[in-house]
Amino acid sequence: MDIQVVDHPLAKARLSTMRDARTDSAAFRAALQELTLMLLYEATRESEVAEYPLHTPVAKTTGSRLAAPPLLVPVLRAGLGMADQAHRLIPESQMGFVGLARDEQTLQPTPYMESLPAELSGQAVFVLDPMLATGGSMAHTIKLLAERGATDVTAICTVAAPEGLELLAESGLPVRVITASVDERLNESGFIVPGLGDAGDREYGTV
Ligand SMILES: O=P(O)(O)OC[C@H]1O[C@H](OP(=O)(O)OP(=O)(O)O)[C@H](O)[C@@H]1O
Ligand SMILES: O=c1cc[nH]c(=O)[nH]1
Ligand SMILES: [Mg+2]
Repeated sequence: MDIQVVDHPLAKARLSTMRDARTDSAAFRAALQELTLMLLYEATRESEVAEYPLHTPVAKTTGSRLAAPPLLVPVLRAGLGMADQAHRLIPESQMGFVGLARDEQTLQPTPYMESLPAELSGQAVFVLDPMLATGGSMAHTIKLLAERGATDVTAICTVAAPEGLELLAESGLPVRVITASVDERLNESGFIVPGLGDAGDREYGTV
């Protein structure tokens, strides 16, 4: 499985803001948006482009745009904090949604929402979720996509745990991972260490 760690100094600075327990919700969401921009920038680096003729005020030249914009799929709640920024960068993309809440005892994802196109053959998909912990939520989401024919899925996460990366690698699911950090481990409660806490709670408050 292809794993790319975006460790640009500016990405590290935004991730540090998110990790800091003193960062309030508004500053956390702002740092997540800026980090999302950097992760998307790397995720699209090798994307195919289509060229088209255009006129500048001075001369004729060739323009370029993404040949096949990916479907964007934020995983609710925490992935919602990445959705608008990703959509600003790739405005021609469609967006689907998956809602999952991890059971605090079993650590299994409980699905509560799913809004995805029925047919995804030949369609690249970017899944947006700040946290890849056990990997259960991401694996569940990619299975939904693969059932619809997707074979080109990119998981875009701010922080990944080795345990979650291993689960995805062993699942055989069609996925590559773009993350700003591979952290040390999961603790006994399934939280990433050092991590940043519960991303959804830090963005939107505790429910
Ligand atoms: O890799 P996993 O062990 O499955 O954990 C990761 C999931 O946990 C968090 O969501 P959570 O269930 O806390 O829901 P929330 O976004 O509504 O807070 C996070 O946003 C991921 O979706
Ligand atoms: O550390 C973690 C693990 C799962 N979900 C989070 O939001 N944070
Ligand atoms: Mg949460």
